[in-house]
Amino acid sequence: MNAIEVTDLHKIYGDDVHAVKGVSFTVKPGEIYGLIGPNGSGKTTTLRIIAGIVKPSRGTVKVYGLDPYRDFDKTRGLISYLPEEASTYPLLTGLEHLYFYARLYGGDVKSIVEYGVKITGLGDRLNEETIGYSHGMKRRLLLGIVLMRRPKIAILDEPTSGLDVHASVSIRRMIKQYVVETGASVLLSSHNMLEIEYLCDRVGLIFKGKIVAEGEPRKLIEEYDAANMEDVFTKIVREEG
Ligand SMILES: Nc1ncnc2c1ncn2[C@@H]1O[C@H](COP(=O)(O)OP(=O)(O)OP(=O)(O)O)[C@@H](O)[C@H]1O
Repeated sequence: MNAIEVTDLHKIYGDDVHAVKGVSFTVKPGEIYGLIGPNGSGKTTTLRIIAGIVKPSRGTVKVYGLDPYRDFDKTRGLISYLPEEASTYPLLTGLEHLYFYARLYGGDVKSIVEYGVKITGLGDRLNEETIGYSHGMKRRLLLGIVLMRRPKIAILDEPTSGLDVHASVSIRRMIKQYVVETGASVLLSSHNMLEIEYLCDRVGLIFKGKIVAEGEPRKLIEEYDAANMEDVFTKIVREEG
């Protein structure tokens, strides 16, 4: 069974903002799938619908066979979602964050936190209030919070947005490590084509609410006779106008 199956998905905000116009794709268990596309092309809307927090206007989404919006209570244990704008509580330490969320998740709090400590890789810095964290450290903590409950599907909206090279590399390592250790699926959006090439098994390029190209990064580079994914992106967006 596919981890995620999206078929002819549409989202219209209000009367006339047609943000998603017939998107279809699948994500297999253990796969890292990337959504790329220009600003405002519908990536976040698609991710939010799959996370079950936005109602689609038309079309279907199945997460291990369940509808994430209608069966939210059943799917919320399967999916963790990291919004691009997620933030930390400045006066709580990193470790306090891990405990706070682990208690919300329920289950074996100690082992959830232990995994959180391991996957964030923040070591002793976890004992400091997050007000003193760099943007990269905050992002590692937030990603750790999302992954420590070991979701079968992690949905990550621009996980390295605004991070420097070093911080981006550590976030990518965390994502790869998580998938290798758990066999979970990751669906992410990104504007960083290097990241897409490094991380994603497959990628869908979404443009004006539609997927206009899809495939393995290496194959897309070949198909479009391009130097890299940035070149593929530019060529497709130019073609599509
Ligand atoms: N809650 C909302 N109400 C009305 N319009 C919205 C809402 N959310 C998104 N939109 C509009 O839907 C379109 C798609 O937005 P979305 O955020 O999904 O794109 P995106 O590809 O994630 O963009 P970015 O790369 O800038 O994050 C845009 O025109 C946006 O202004």
